[in-house]
Amino acid sequence: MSKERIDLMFQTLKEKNEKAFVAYIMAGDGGLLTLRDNIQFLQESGVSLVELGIPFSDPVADGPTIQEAGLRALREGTTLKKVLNEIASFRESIEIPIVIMTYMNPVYAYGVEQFANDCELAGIDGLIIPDVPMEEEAIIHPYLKEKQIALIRLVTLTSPLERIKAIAEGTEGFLYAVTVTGTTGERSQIHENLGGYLQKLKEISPAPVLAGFGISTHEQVKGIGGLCDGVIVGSKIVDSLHFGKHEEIIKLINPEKTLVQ
Ligand SMILES: O=P(O)(O)OC[C@@H](O)[C@@H](O)c1c[nH]c2ccccc12
Repeated sequence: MSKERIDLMFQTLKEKNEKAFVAYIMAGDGGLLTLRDNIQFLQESGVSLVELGIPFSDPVADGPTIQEAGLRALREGTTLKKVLNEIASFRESIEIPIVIMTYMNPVYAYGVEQFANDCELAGIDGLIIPDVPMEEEAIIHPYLKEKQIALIRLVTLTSPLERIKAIAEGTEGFLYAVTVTGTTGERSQIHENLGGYLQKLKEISPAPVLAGFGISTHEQVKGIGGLCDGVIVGSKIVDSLHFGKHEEIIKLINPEKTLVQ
């Protein structure tokens, strides 16, 4: 399946005239044995794709909530190898695409080729590696391409237009539009020119554009999602799972569902 599973997901959403909702979670937060149930819960709540973070000791782009989740996961003894083995054991029971978000260091330690092989065995559909700029993708892209695993690129508010074009041209699966300057985490205010920025990205990018960073309410999900192809929510999901507030996640995606139940 791989990259194709992501493309199919967007195709299905388009047919239903719906936007994508991507949930980021930290692998191993709460123990790896909770991973399958958490992903199953997210799928049932209407999540279109799961972005699964790999805990790492030096997470430069992560804000406090994700950093703390990473520390909890590391204390549980979570490793990249264990995560991939765990996913392989339940992948068939989950339908939605699973994308891994990791820094490059754990992948180097694993061995790049072995990592690509094991991602394929685990049914991983795409990768986000925030500390590998497009100029350096050759260290991993050929191995992923062979396995049809998408390498999803990020653009930021501060990228110059020419660079945004080059990034968008070569992204696979979707384009991750970072909507704040800074690290991950909840923000009450959204960037003043977000509409213009996302509109520009939509014009430029051949792939769907998803907005992430600082989205934590249903109003933001609707508002920002309406400006592009969907949203990515991390910190709010991570905290809700950690504190057992699953209801909050349902509310974020579909508040009516909470009322009916
Ligand atoms: O937590 P937020 O603000 O909702 O943002 C999503 C983000 O957490 C997730 O996509 C992510 C976690 N760590 C990252 C590092 C780089 C890029 C993206 C990420």
